[in-house]
Amino acid sequence: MSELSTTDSDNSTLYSIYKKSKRTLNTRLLEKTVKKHREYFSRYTYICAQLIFKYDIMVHTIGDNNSLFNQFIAEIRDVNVQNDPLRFRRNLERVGEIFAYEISKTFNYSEKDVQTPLGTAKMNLPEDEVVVASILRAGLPLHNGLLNYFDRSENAFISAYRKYNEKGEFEIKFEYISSPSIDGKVVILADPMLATGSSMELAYKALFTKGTPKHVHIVSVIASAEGVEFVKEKLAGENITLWMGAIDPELNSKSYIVPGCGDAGDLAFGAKL
Ligand SMILES: O=P(O)(O)OC[C@H]1O[C@H](OP(=O)(O)OP(=O)(O)O)[C@H](O)[C@@H]1O
Ligand SMILES: O=c1cc[nH]c(=O)[nH]1
Repeated sequence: MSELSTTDSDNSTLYSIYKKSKRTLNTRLLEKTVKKHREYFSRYTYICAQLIFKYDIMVHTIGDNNSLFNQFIAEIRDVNVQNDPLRFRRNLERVGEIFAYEISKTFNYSEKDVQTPLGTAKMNLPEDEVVVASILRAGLPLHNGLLNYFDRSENAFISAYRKYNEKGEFEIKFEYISSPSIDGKVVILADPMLATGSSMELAYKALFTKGTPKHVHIVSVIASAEGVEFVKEKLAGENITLWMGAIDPELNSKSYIVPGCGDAGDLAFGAKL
């Protein structure tokens, strides 16, 4: 029992590290610091810290707040609108622009002087270097939307797709990654659909062969509750934030999101063999 007891000073030290790490969205710092000072923490406190790493991935669901964003998601879902692939792609792009705007609020800013024809304006401008990364092929219109706003960002592309066998079972095939170094940069990893979460996990791991980012924002337009839990479990302790448009309750027997929107890749670019 004495092993499980914890003192106020243990707790306040852990709490201040936790608060600092949360402020900077730096769960890696939290993990490293607590591991380094492990002997100063009681076993009980250490277990609590591990639980924080596991479950404290922040999830933002943009569609939970009423805005025009929901109109775009509704059109993406709507069978009566989906027969217009140009509108489907454009809606993914528009949604990407809104995600970009929301994510930009988490960046570091510093004051710069901007010369106008009549004087000098002091402006707070973003400092972070950004890499927009997306999973082919359905990720492309979403990627474009993000890039419309993060117009100076570098870009990465990951090829991952479901390969089905005769029984209708599938595995995720990874074929290709094209990426700059992501060291110290803010990575925005986008895919419109987060169904089982397997493609996202694979893409995330592939990206990590290209360096250690400052932070990763995972963006999906429609996710399943199961996919979100899968990613939180598999990427527990990683320095990431999830940005979802909507989180749907179910996956069907083919691992499609229900109600979802159907096959996003096919709706944007046509059926594939
Ligand atoms: O969460 P998961 O279960 O891994 O499923 C999601 C993946 O499925 C879709 O791609 P798909 O394999 O259909 O390829 P496509 O974009 O080329 O059509 C989607 O764009 C995701 O990449
Ligand atoms: O619902 C789903 C699941 C995977 N891929 C899609 O395009 N839609």
